[in-house]
Amino acid sequence: MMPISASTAAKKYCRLQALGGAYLGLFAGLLITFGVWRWSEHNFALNEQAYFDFRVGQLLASIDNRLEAYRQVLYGTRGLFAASSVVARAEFQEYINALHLEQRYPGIQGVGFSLIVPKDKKDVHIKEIRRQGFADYRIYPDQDREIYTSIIYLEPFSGRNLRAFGYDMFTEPVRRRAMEYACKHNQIGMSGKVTLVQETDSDVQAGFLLYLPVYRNNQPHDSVDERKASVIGWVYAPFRIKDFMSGVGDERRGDLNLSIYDGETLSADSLMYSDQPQLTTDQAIVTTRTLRTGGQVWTLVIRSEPGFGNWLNHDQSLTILISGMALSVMLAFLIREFITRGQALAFAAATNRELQESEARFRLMADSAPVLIWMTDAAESVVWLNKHWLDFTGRELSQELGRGWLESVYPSHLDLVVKLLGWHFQLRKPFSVEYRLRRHDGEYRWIVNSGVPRFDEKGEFVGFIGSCIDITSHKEMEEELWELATTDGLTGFLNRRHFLVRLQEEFNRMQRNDDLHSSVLMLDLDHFKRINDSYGHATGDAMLKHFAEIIRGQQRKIDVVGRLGGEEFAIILPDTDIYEARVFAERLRNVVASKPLWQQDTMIEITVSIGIALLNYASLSPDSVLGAADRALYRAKADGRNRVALAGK
Ligand SMILES: Nc1nc2c(ncn2[C@@H]2O[C@H](COP(=O)(O)OP(=O)(O)OP(=O)(O)O)[C@@H](O)[C@H]2O)c(=O)[nH]1
Repeated sequence: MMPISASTAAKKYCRLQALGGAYLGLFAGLLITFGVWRWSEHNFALNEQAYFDFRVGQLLASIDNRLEAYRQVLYGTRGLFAASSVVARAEFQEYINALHLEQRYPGIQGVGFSLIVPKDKKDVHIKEIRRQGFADYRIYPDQDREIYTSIIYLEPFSGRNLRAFGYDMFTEPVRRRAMEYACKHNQIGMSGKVTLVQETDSDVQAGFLLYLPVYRNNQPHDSVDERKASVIGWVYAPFRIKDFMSGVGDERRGDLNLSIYDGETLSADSLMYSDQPQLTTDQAIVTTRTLRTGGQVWTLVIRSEPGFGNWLNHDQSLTILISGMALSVMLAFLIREFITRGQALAFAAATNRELQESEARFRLMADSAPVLIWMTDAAESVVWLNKHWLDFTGRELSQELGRGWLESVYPSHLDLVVKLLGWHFQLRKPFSVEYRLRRHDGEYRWIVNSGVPRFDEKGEFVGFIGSCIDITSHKEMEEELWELATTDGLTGFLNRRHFLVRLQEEFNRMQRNDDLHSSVLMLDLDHFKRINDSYGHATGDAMLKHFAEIIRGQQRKIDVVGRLGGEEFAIILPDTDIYEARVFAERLRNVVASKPLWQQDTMIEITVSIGIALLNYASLSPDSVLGAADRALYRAKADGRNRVALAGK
């Protein structure tokens, strides 16, 4: 148990404990914060990745949808050729115009038709086209070959597209591969990266083309050979890649950075398209996807742009981090406070326990102590008494509390006790008072009551606590000793020494008032020696006792009798003049003479001689008065004994 006055080391230990707890709390809090932050970051990364994947999917679908739309355009255009054996320029133009390419198919450069022109029909063909109003028409590049192809329709037939008029795409391997693929598989063929012939010197872009073969009507084209035999040309659509991508721009939000490579090799040569260069790449999410269509592979490298997924609330992690750290610090403070309070409470509890134990110990001691213990408040009112007190007085606690206990004080002591205690309470100093207190059996016992003031920790007076000890036996012993010291053992009268003390007191009393007077008698048994000699010393003692009894029978209570020695006695008769004293002395003498001592049927007679002197303010000293009485006694003896003589008479 912690001592009430905790040592400095204990306090230091408590402080360290609280501090240790606080740091532990801080560490745990930071650890949890770090864990939650990591979890949040991980979660965010997962969400970000999922969102990225979703956005990439959207982008790919968007590109594919756009391509699909263009594919449908080509299929529709081929349908035009299927409907009529010869499609006139005007017809083609009308059909394409009706598609409203620019509005409905953004990014498409145009839709055209490339006709296969065998070598032997080349000249006829050129003439025919020129006849249609295109005097400069020619098939280029101008080389000699077995088969020519020529773009004879391309709508809108204006601007850049005019440059493609008459171009033999079969001469260019990339385009040719796509055209042959389309024919071979009877489906859309897509070219690799090309530079369109429509390109001018400015804003040169990479391009690609989609082809769909057109077969001669009513000719089978189920097999590759049949298709090769019946193909008359291709409807096709050229695309400038940037324009194409801007066509899918509606769905793009600028959060993804896209690069498109022709084929599966990533190189500057194969790069077809790239968004603006990214500002940062370190934390970007990157994915590489391939898009296969029309026998062609595009490799798409997609990166997240800075700020991608901002709406995912990345701040949440930061918030977790900051609030977690703040909470950890708060937790540390709380723990320190908690421990400190706990220690204070434990300390208080220990103190309280100790106080209770101390109180219990005190009560046990107080109740088992063979003394009467009391306690008052500052208003002199008794608030507590021990068991022994109640056992002693035989009263209930409720009767004794307050000032009830005073009922047991000896009535003639009560006034003094109340005054003395009141005075000591005012002085607030230790005291000790002796008085008599009634015991349960009704006997008043002498007690000594000792009290000490009580002060609280602020030094405020709060009352007294004290104890009473029964000193009756001590008093009795004292009285016995006093009696032994002051009285004659044989007769019970005052001994010579104490008689002289009382004579001195009486003398002093006379000195204070000249109206007062007393008488002093000296008495001596006549021929006492003979009794001793005749009957023995014991009979002599019996005679002395017999004589003492006779005096007791005659004296007043106020009279003071002393045995001065042997058979010699003295009596002070206060406030008695010498004549009144003579009357007393005569009566006493007569009683002595008339009351012999009987010892075993033997009557032993005795007489007494008495000398009387006056004691008043004029007396010189006690000795002089005693001397005068002694001289009067001597005269009585001399005059024949058994008589009374007055001093100076
Ligand atoms: N038994 C007894 N005798 C005592 C005591 N004290 C003194 N005496 C005796 O008392 C006697 C006193 O005798 P005295 O003083 O000579 O005179 P007396 O015989 O009384 O004669 P007078 O006084 O002249 O009448 C002595 O024998 C003492 O021994 C005592 O306490 N007891």
